[in-house]
Amino acid sequence: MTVKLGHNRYGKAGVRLVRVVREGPVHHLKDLNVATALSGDMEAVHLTGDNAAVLPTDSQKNTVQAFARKHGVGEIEEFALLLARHFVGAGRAVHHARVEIEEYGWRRGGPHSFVRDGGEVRTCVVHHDRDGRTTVVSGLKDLVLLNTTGSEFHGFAVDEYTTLQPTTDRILATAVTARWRHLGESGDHAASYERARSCLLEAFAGTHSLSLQQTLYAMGERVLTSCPELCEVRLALPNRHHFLVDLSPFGLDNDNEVYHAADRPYGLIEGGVLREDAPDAGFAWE
Ligand SMILES: O=c1[nH]c(=O)c2[nH]c(=O)[nH]c2[nH]1
Repeated sequence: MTVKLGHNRYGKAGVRLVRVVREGPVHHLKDLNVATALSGDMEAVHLTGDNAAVLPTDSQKNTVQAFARKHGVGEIEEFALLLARHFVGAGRAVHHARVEIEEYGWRRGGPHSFVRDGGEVRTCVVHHDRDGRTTVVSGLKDLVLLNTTGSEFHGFAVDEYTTLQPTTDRILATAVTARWRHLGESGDHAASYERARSCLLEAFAGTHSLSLQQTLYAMGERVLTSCPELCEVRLALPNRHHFLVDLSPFGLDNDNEVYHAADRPYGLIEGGVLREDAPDAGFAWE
């Protein structure tokens, strides 16, 4: 029996690219997930291990990042066309390029602050026992926020394993999980939710951050000082790291424009803020 090579393609998937365009204090954001796939004369690599026709998937990823810097990212269809034409034009072995792009929508939350569209979930946990004790905890999760500036991180402890460089300007992004404990059990829960959510957004956008921990505290503090019906806030803030891509090998500078949005590992900053006079939580958080 003889066999032969069937359909094949190869490329880089999950190229998470964030491009920031700065017009003075007003920033614009494009957030993409790009997948490239090339096919063509690829018998040799599969059958003999001859890689001469193979443009590495790493180079494909670099091209996506460099093109974002060089040409900007307008409509995703146009960016995809630009890339696909480049890959097919670049190597004679490549007959076909498939470029798939997902664009994540962000709504403006301030001049340099953005709120990810969709996906946010409102939550609550109520306890009630036969002794008539009741607790109400409301909250939200998957509220994705991002600041394109106004975030620094430096002055941290350094040991023999520390390689992180201090920064005075970085992207700060997180997916907020927040829960807040009510003092009572009744009230206008719709209005309370909207107020607490707005406080989280305003504090995130309005805090010049020296750490995500500081931003966390500011968010909890804002909720408690603006919502007298609440007595305790607990927050979990993953630090969605955005790494500036080094484009110097391609003769391109990168002055805080093109980032790799890493999904793991991520910092996880957790903390609570409570009123000095908060009553005992009992089973509220169980
Ligand atoms: O805001 C931050 N807090 C940290 O504790 C931390 N650790 C780290 O590596 N980066 C950051 N950023």
